[in-house]
Amino acid sequence: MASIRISQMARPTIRTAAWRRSYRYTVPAGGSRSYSIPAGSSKKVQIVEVGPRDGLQNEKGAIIPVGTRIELIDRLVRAGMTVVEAGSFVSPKWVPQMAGTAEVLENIAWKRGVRYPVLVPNLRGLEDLRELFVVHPEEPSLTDEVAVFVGATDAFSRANVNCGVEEALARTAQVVEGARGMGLRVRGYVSVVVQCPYEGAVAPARVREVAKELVQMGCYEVSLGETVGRGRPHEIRALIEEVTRDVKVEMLAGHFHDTYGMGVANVLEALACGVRTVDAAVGGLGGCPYSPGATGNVATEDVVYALQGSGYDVGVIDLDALAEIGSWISAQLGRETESRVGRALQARARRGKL
Ligand SMILES: CC(C)(COP(=O)([O-])OP(=O)([O-])OC[C@H]1O[C@@H](n2cnc3c(N)ncnc32)[C@H](O)[C@@H]1OP(=O)([O-])[O-])[C@@H](O)C(=O)NCCC(=O)NCCSC(=O)C[C@@](C)(O)CC(=O)[O-]
Repeated sequence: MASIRISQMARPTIRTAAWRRSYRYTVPAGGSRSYSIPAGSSKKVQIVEVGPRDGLQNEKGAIIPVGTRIELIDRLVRAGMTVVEAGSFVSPKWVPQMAGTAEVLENIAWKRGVRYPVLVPNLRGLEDLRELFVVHPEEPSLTDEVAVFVGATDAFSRANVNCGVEEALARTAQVVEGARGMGLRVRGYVSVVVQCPYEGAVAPARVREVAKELVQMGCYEVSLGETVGRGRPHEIRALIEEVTRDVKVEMLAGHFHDTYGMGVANVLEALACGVRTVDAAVGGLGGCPYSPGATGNVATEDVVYALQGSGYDVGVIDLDALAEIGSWISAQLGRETESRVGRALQARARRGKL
């Protein structure tokens, strides 16, 4: 059995040929591990801000008023976020936190160049979105993108959308077709890609099959949702290696929850595997209503802090503004921000330190 001793002078380990082909770390002999971005690989990283949707949908403490959700989105855009998931067209009986998403889209300070995807689970949700375009024919800018989602296990899928994976895929295919027919781009999520709260460990091959189906339906990207937040970097690598047998790495995104504190490590591992889009939520908002115990998404502040100055390019993002937004929205929920970086920056700001 392989054993790992953690010391300051880590030795290089022998890897398989597959690992060597795809590796992104360099471990200098007798030195410490460092990251490098391989020559020719894109340095641009797209962060998809999911706080206003995935974050707030699971906040049980308070249902955030529509006006505050609009302010949250506008502030995130002013801080430099260029993709902000704005809400979802789901049943308000199932997810009351997302009621009023149409009003959110109608009232955000829409900015050219920013994308505001909305989650749509079924044709009923898509009809609601279509209706909004009919009411606002002059506003093609409401949104140009929807997100669809399918769990990798039957039990999670039933808890989330009231049907098993096969039926969820069939329903989703209808949504994708309808949305593309409306001229919208479609992003797919696969949930519970490492662990399922009901079925336990999830086989990467199962995730690959669902991801492949989403791509075949017409999704331009598939976000791998580590819904439970128990996954570790080596599991993320194994997952990506498996999924990329069928789906190009350029079409994948990483979506990590921070339940076990692995969020940033998993982001770095996904980037090291060649993924260039990651989801995050300001203040570490959220979780998943159908994943008991799962805490929030990896905090946007933590991801931005980890990547700024690293050689990766996350665009122009005002980290102090993000920290403020994370504290502000958390206060609306009656608690402190979950972002470690956010708390540290806010503490420094209070002490007047640069
Ligand atoms: C999918 C349904 C709607 C099916 O729910 P259902 O009960 O099977 O559907 P139904 O067709 O029988 O309809 C039941 C009632 O809901 C209404 N309804 C039906 N659809 C809609 C709609 N779109 N909008 C508004 N209302 C709707 C429908 O009109 C009816 O109303 P009633 O006749 O009882 O008054 C339901 O299960 C649902 O909304 N579930 C919520 C799913 C959800 O939002 N989950 C969280 C998102 S996934 C996630 O967060 C994970 C992810 C993506 O972030 C990544 C990760 O894994 O970390």
